[in-house]
Formats: sequence, structure tokens, C-alpha cells
Amino acid sequence: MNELLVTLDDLTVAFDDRPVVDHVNLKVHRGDILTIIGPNGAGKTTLIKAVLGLQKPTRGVVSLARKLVIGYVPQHLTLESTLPLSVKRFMMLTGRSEPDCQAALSKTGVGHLFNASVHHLSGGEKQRLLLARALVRKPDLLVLDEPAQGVDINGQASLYELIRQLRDELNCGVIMISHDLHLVMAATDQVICLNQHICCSGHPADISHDPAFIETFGTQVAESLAVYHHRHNHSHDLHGDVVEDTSVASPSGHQECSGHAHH
Ligand SMILES: Nc1ncnc2c1ncn2[C@@H]1O[C@H](COP(=O)(O)OP(=O)(O)OP(=O)(O)O)[C@@H](O)[C@H]1O
Repeated sequence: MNELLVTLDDLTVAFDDRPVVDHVNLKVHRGDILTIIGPNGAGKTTLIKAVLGLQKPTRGVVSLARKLVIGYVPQHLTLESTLPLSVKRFMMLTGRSEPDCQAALSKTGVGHLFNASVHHLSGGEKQRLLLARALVRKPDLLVLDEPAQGVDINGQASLYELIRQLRDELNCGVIMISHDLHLVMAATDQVICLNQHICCSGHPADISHDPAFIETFGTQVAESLAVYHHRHNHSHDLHGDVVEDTSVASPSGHQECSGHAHH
């Protein structure tokens, strides 16, 4: 088992006695890609803020591996539009060397924009710049809050592919929030469906069959994902008749909570 990077132990965050993250238990290891999905207001951002140390738990514990370096990619790049700022300057604000900054930008496919103004970048280029800024710290853990927001559908697929490649290259763990269910399903190892508490979790191909998932996202979404991720779970004999295939793995690590009322 790879090194354990993050443990959430019974994490609860409440605002005015209203729990928005409720009794969440979670472990992230080096090499994991874990995606948090859930409806608006489900507590996704609050959960990652707790991991980043920006939100104090009301109850429970967030434990991080010793000397854990976290690279954070926010949803948007918000900058004062009147402030002239080049990509180079933006990257150098991290305090890293110019060659390191340039290498990180090349890794995320925007090395050619070193001298461009950040204000002139497209949505996809901005996201790649934010990713480069997170990478230059050589993180053990990448935390991304809807990294593909404002990026077109082709750009989204390549951004998720890039995140996978970076995970392989850096051997880091990845926690990300996403709303792009189809793309997430293709690019992640484990999905957590959060609606204050963890409704269900597991391999993306299996989650879409989960009653808790269907309850949260509706039958239409679940069916479209189930078709998209259909896995052949049986074999055929010489006559073409269907035979049970016991060698097909059952949903790996698939868990569903019980004892909670699903919203
Ligand atoms: N500092 C705060 N004080 C009070 N309420 C807060 C605070 N931060 C978040 N909330 C509330 O907590 C709930 C969860 O918010 P959060 O941003 O974590 O949801 P989310 O799942 O990320 O939503 P979205 O998908 O819409 O971004 C919301 O109802 C929000 O209004």
C-alpha cells in the first residue's frame, strides 16, 4: 500500500449548528486520484478547505503526512485587471527559480506563453497556468477545485488526462472536485459522492448503479453514466449462450453508507 497522505476521521464542519460536512471518513494515498462529486451546496469546497487547513473542523480530525507539500488549484484565476502581469512574473511570485517555473509551464503545455500577459490567456490556458503554479512546488498532494471550469469539452478531456499524467510523473495523490461527471468517470480511480455525508463511494464504473447515487443525481444522469461505463459482466459459451463469469471482479472497494437518511 502506498504512503498515506491524508486521513479524515469523522470530519464534521457545521455553520450555525448546520452540518455541511457530516461525519466524513476518508483516506488518500500517494498515487490515488479521488474525485468528489455532489450537488451544489453539498459541502465539497468546505471539505477540501478542511484538508488545506483553511477551515477548522467542528468535530473530527484531519491528519496529514509529515512535511506534506500541497499544490492547490483554485476554480478561477482572479486578478486585478488593471495590474499588468506576465505569466513569468506570476510564476516567479512562487519564489521558485526561472528554470523551475519554465519547466512547470512546459509540463502543463503552456511553456510558450512565458512572456504573455496573464490577462490575455484563454480559459483553458489560465487553468493550465494555475496547474503549473501548483506543480512548481513539487507537491505530494494536488488539490483541485473544479479544475476544468470554463474550459471547452475537448480542453476538459485533455486537462483531466494531463492530471493523470502528472500523478504518474510526480507520484502524488490527487483530490479534485468536479461537476463534469462523464469526464470524471473516465479519469479517476475513486469517486466520492458527497451530500453532506458520503452517500456512496467506489470505482466510477460501479457508482452509477448505486441507489444513493441515483437518488442524488437522478435516474437520467445515472443511466447515461451506466451506459457509458457498461462493463461486460458475463461470458458466452460455444453456443453463444450467456454464462456467469465468476472471474469478473465485483465492484472493487465499493462502499455504500448505511444509517444515514439520503437527501
Ligand atoms: N463560511 C461559511 N459560513 C457559513 N456558511 C457557509 C460558509 N462556507 C460555506 N457555507 C455553506 O455551506 C454549504 C456548503 O458549501 P460548499 O461551498 O462547501 O458547497 P459545494 O458542494 O462546494 O457547492 P458548489 O457545488 O455549489 O460549489 C453551503 O450551503 C454554503 O452556503
